[in-house]
Amino acid sequence: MIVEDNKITATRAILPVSNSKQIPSRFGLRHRAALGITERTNAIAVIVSEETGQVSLAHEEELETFQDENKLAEKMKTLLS
Ligand SMILES: Nc1ncnc2c1ncn2[C@@H]1O[C@H](COP(=O)(O)OP(=O)(O)OP(=O)(O)O)[C@@H](O)[C@H]1O
Repeated sequence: MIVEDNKITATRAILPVSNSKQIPSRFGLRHRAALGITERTNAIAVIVSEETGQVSLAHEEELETFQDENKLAEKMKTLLS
């Protein structure tokens, strides 16, 4: 889902997949697609793993996993401000 200015502008989007060799092999295409869009645009991407339920945040070329939703919200606010 793509959100722009607090509005959902697309769902089921196919994102460009990152070719980065830095991504740990445990992460598959969902995470690579999230990183890919952040490499090409100023978007941040929130990824919820279907397999583990883990929530991660991709921004620029980084992927960070959060256990605490408040910390995730704080980080998103900082990145979007
Ligand atoms: N280019 C893409 N753009 C958007 N979503 C994609 C893309 N490629 C794959 N996906 C999504 O990722 C799913 C496959 O996830 P995969 O298991 O390979 O990734 P993962 O990073 O290991 O995530 P999970 O932890 O949820 O398994 C696809 O069913 C699809 O929903």
